[in-house]
Amino acid sequence: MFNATTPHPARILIVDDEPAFRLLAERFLQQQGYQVAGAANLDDTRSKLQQFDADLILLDLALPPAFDPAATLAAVPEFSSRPVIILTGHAERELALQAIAQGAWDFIAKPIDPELLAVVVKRAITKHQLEKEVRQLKQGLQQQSFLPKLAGHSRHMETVRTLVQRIAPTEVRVLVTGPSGTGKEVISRALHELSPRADKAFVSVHCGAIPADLLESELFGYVKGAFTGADKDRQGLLKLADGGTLFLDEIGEMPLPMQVKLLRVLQEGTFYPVGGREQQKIDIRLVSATNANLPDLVKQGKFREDLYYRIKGVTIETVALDERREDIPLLIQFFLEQLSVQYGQKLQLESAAISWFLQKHWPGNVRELKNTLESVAAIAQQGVIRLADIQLLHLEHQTRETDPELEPGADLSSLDEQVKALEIRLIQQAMVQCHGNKSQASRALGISRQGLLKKIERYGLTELGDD
Ligand SMILES: Nc1ncnc2c1ncn2[C@@H]1O[C@H](COP(=O)(O)OP(=O)(O)OP(=O)(O)O)[C@@H](O)[C@H]1O
Repeated sequence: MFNATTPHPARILIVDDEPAFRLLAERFLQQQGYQVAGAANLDDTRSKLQQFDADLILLDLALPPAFDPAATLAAVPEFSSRPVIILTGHAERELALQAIAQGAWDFIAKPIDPELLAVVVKRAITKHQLEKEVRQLKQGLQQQSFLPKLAGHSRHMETVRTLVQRIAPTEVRVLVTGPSGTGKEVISRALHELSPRADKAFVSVHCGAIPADLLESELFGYVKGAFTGADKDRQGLLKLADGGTLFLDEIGEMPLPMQVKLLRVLQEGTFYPVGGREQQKIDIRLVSATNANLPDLVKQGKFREDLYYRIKGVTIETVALDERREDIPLLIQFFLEQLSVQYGQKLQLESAAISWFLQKHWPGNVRELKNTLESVAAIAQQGVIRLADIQLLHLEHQTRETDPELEPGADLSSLDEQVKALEIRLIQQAMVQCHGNKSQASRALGISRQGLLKKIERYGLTELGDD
């Protein structure tokens, strides 16, 4: 039987010890357009399935040598990656129902009504094929939906995307290196999202942000009484990542004693919670990132060489944005689209503002570009970001005559702080003018009410306003 979802006739395996029944059923199903094979017992079924990848199995419960329906029943889950239809004698109705509980698709009582058989088989095969198609489409969609989150069309970004696509489905450990703000975490998430572990956790640990003496209990968890304050057992981040991906960000900052313990986990796949005696087993895929030069740290004795080789697996290197400036227009477009969704209004850059973005150097890389765009978008009016908006942010805080930050190559590292201070002041002014009415203030500022609430929260201005 051909249909839209299969390039070949669907395959059916008939498992029954009676050659005459097999022959009759085989002929009938062949007439219906199926490709059919037969097997006389369970062992025969297993070996047939090696060459004949059936889309459906018709399975009699009483099979030699034991003719024990319970034994056949126990084998149902083994075959149920495709629909299994139980062929049952009258006395085996209970067992057939149990088979369905075990994953069989349906049952048909013998003697078999050919018309009923044709209907049941067709329904089962169609559903199976649709499920298969949905799975494939989902996988394809995941690839399509995650990779665009890595914006950029430079050769460098193309290489990164290709590597991510190739490595993601494997279990290989990955080390992502490169300057701060170049997308190491985005790449690591893409590796997880495109892997078979995507429906499990992605646990991100910033090794430098957790104090050394807490890192062990954070990672491994602890048992009640392990130390003062440990009043109950607590799972660590490793356990949370079980079955999924553990992302160790800034791994170069991991203290040496912790490095030894991590090495053991990677070698043995087991660990002990702090204060615990019971060994825990875990299955994690490790992705690490660093902006440090790990081989240098190894030479300085600050990073263990054996651990370095364990985590290295495949290395993906990111480069500074200034070395792939052709990505800037696409990144601007990408972030503008995100901001337009956030503000519920289409945002645009006037051409002078675009030139400013294109000419500026970005020592803080993609993160700095994104933050700068977010800041100027916040003060733009009528959905257009103008050079004047960018200058406004500057002039407010510039005491110098000329504005060096508007020149290419100038250092803009303090722009964020300046933008923040200006935003706070503008919000405060608007709130005073609008007598604390947030809806009016958001209109006066030209942003959505939701956008204003987020800013008020982010800047800790919650004492402002009353509605
Ligand atoms: N290619 C990219 N496409 C879209 N967004 C990106 C890209 N690269 C970076 N970003 C964005 O820039 C910001 C910084 O990225 P990310 O946190 O991944 O950088 P990082 O290299 O891990 O930085 P750090 O070393 O400081 O942790 C994030 O908001 C991220 O979404």
